[in-house]
Amino acid sequence: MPHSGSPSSTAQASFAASATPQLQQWIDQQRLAGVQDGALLTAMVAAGWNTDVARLALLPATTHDAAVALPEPDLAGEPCAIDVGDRQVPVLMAMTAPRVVLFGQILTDAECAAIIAAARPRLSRSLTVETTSGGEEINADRTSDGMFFQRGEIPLVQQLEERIARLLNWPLENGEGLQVLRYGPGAEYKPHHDYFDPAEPGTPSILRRGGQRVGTLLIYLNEPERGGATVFPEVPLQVVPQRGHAVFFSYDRPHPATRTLHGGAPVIRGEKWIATKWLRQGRFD
Ligand SMILES: O=C(O)CCC(=O)C(=O)O
Ligand SMILES: [Fe+2]
Repeated sequence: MPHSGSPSSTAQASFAASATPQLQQWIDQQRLAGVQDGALLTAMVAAGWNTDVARLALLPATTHDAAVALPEPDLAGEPCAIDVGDRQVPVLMAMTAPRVVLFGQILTDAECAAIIAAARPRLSRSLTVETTSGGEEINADRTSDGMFFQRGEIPLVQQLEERIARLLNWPLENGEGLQVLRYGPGAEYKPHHDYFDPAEPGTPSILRRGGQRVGTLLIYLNEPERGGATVFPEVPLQVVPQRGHAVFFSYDRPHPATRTLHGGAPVIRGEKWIATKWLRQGRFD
């Protein structure tokens, strides 16, 4: 069994960073010898490979050939906060598989209120990108109201986008327009992935503009009284909304093995407002 370094400690969510060509070769040999994937997975985990890395190594080669660059905060040296130019954003929690990082105030209370005020008059029932055609549709799984700002549409949005670009080391031009959502009591966003499903016929046309989504930053603009957490049911992890805080997650391939399934739990009392920045592989023009 090929083995390099200590995979379980060094494994990032990124397969490219952790699996080796030797591992891939070994898998190919075992398969040729008739060993089933279930047995391969068990053997890799027993040999010390991180389970997620092992699962990803078993995917078809075309899904993980190229090393995918990802948005990622610079946490080298274990900083308590990250300098984003005009403020310091506290780092509150980080995990590697899935890659999830929780940040403290990226926006002040006043900035959150200003974004809500600018978005409120433009809200309408949320649409999701309809992957069968590439158009947009009303989705029963998503009962919030929403709107999009154009990139840089107002100075505060521009400022936020510059902070996000510095925080996540990702070009501002690769970000979609900021989306603002309001959930009233009972409203939710059922668990889903943010990448576009390669199996859907509408996906190629969506990908022509900027490529795949590779990361998401959800910013909480207020606190509901009860409910409304962002949940990652496979981890499992529950992120409680706190005004100005933000949760980041990335996915190096459009595949459930990234374990980035997530949703907005129903709001029980009060309202929940969030701003979402989706990050694409390339320029989103
Ligand atoms: O409301 C939430 O916490 C989740 C929102 C979400 O998943 C999204 O906007 O893609
Ligand atoms: Fe999402």
